[in-house]
Amino acid sequence: MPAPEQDIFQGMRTRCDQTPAWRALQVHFEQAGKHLDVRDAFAADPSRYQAFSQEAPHVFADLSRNRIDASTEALLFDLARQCGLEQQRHAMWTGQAINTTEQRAVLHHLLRQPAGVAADSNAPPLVAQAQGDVHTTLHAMLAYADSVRQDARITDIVSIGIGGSGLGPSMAVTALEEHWQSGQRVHFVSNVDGLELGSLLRRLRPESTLFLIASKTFTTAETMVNAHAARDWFLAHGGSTDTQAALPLARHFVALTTNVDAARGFGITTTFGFWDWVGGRFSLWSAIGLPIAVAVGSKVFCQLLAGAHAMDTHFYSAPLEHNLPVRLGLLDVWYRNFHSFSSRCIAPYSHGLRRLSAYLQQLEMESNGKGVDWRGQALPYATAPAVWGEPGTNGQHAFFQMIHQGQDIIPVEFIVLRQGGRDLPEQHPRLVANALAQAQALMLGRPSCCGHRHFSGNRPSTVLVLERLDATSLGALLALYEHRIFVSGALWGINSFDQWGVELGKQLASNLEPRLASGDVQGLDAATAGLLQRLRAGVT
Ligand SMILES: O=P(O)(O)OC[C@H]1O[C@H](O)[C@H](O)[C@@H](O)[C@@H]1O
Repeated sequence: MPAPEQDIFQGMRTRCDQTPAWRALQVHFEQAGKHLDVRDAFAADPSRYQAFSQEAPHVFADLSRNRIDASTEALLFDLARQCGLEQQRHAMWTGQAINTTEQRAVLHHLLRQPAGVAADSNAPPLVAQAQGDVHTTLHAMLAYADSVRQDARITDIVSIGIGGSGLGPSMAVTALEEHWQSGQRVHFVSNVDGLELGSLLRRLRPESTLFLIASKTFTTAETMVNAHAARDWFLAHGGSTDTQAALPLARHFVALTTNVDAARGFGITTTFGFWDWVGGRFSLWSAIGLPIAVAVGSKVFCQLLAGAHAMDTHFYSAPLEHNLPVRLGLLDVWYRNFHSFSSRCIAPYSHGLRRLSAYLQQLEMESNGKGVDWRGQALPYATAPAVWGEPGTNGQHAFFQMIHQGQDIIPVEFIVLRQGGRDLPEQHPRLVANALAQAQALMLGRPSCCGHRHFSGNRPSTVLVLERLDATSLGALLALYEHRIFVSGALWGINSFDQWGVELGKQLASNLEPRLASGDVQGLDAATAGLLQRLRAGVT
């Protein structure tokens, strides 16, 4: 941790609970905010829909069904300014080491910045260097992706990676299915459960398979176990570590990593690198996105980057009052810290976005699920909500019962496409009607009925509209979420870019694995010892 005198946020960052706006919001909540009924607000203000709509590049948002009014938002903008949101955003943009616990800059927006943009005059030299490196690597990676797509010998691409090295690429490849044209199959393997890789390998042939080992650190246990299992399988089925052999490992294994030496030690000679200023959960735009580029081709991958860049520009330049990531991030703070809503449901009315919730869970909960501020001081308020969801309409037939009539208020985020996909387009209006109906039912309710048929209404939701599910819109949507999370994290005064909370479990797992073989329970707590003895039967 940096010593206080090295605090790079000195004078630029104030924790939300130490601002006058926070106290004003507490008063506003008690006097008005907690009583706000969205139905009454619509009745009182015919222009509410327009006032709480926001256009952003490739994404339109309707915020009007949320429990906010103009005075709530005005106080939230005050809060953002008093917390130093604009200064913190500038610090990120110009490459200051805002990830203070790891002493790293946070520059994933550079991954989608077009070539030729001059670095900010205040930026450290790292930024200009990074801009050049990004484009060199991007060109190499895209050329390689297109060559794989044209290689008729390769039928299957297996990307092995977990967390940020798996969730983003698999979500994006799923979303962009309409762009798969090469006829090749792209598979993702994350889990150390041998069922995932084992069942896949049974269907593959080594001579027609390309393995992409995706790991920022190239040390993550699950990925390394799976990578070694894939390597063993390859070598046992005619592959060789000899680069001159008929089936060389070096041609069938590629690494996507910042740790080139470790990849070389594994026997990999083709590596696409990235940098420590790209956090794992923000890395799908980097070499970690190679499986996306292989699946959809370089042109479509560049559209994904362009969509994200458009949202970056909006986030960085639009006034706070008209800035969609800012308005959403502030709403998140309002709901979490004043209304005490503890979760948010993501409901994409799009089969293509069926992996979005899983991706957003890491993005938001790993970024903002923190209990201390940037100086390591315990926080007296809640941070990230639980983020969860399923595509509509499936969720309606599962958990929407609770969202309509349960005791907890769960804000819902509907994501709706104006144009459907190419398959069975006549079904699209039914999908859209369902999304609109759910948002309408949540707000209006059916208060006149009693008992089991009573719906209280005034249940909040946001509707995000994309023109269609293409790479540009997807890129913009994902960048919107990245920046919105930055906004709430900036106000909460946390480091949204580290993840110390995942370390303890990793350490304990490596201590327990040999004990499963030896049966040694010495020093273990009684519950772990008991379970270890019970579970050993399955592994010995
Ligand atoms: O890319 P890797 O180094 O293999 O890391 C994969 C993942 O594992 C870690 O435990 C972190 O919690 C994630 O943020 C990261 O994305």
